[in-house]
Amino acid sequence: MPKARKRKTPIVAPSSDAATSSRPEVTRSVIREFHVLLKRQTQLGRSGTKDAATASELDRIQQRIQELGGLERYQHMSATGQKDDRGGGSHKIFIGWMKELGLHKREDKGKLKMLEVGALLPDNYQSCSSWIDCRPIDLNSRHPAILQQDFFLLDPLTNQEKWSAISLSLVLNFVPEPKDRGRMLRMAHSMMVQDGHLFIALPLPCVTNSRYLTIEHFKAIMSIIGFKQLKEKWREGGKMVYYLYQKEEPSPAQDGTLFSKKRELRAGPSRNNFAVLLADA
Ligand SMILES: C[S@@+](CC[C@H](N)C(=O)[O-])C[C@H]1O[C@@H](n2cnc3c(N)ncnc32)[C@H](O)[C@@H]1O
Repeated sequence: MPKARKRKTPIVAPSSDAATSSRPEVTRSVIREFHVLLKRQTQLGRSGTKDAATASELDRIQQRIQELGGLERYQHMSATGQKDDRGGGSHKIFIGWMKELGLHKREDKGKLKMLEVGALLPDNYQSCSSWIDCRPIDLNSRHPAILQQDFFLLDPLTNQEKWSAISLSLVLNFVPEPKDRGRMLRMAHSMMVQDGHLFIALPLPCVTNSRYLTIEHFKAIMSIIGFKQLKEKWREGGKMVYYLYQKEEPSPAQDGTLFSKKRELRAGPSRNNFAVLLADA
């Protein structure tokens, strides 16, 4: 007899309030529950198991996603509920940093080609259209000007060294598997021009309260991939962390297993499990 799986306790109780409230704490709970559901859905899909128990768990997950309002509702909550220190307006930080670097004054080089991954709105960079040529994409486009496109399915050849800037704002934490997060960062690296800029926004606890990731460890991962950290913005007790990286040559890992397998870097009961892993070289 296969052992019965212990069901995870839902992060929020299934109530209509969860799907409709715009209170920040409810928004955060629902977004967290979406992450748990999508991660489990990916794990089950990848396992290739087709037995009745798996099928029924997948059905339950799908049903719960629908109860919460579907992926569209999740995106809407992200777009409307996450402001200022909760993400959402993070493009303003990226714009400010690019201006500090003088990227808005590169007359000789033409407009800066930017790929905005996970775009909820089509016009985040509209105010900079004189110097940024932005291509917004999303898994689930909410506007005709946003290309419905999975980043992982972008053609590696036609995108190789194509983009001067890539934005991954609250996207890495949306990707369910740690190895896929590492793969996303490596893909971004190969798609960027030499010296190109990568912007990353993450919920702060991903790096300050994870069992498997610290600020230093993330910096080391980025350096192995070939990204030099230029800027970092977060504050004690804040909700978000923002990073700006520049593409450079990858630095060789001293010990690849330090980055390809989960290792506990912080102990304690109230940690989260956010991790970024690199595939074995
Ligand atoms: C939390 S929202 C972030 C939205 C916005 N960038 C922000 O900072 O508020 C994450 C978005 O990333 C998108 N996304 C996740 N994985 C993706 C992928 N592989 N390709 C394209 N979009 C992706 C999701 O569809 C979702 O709309």
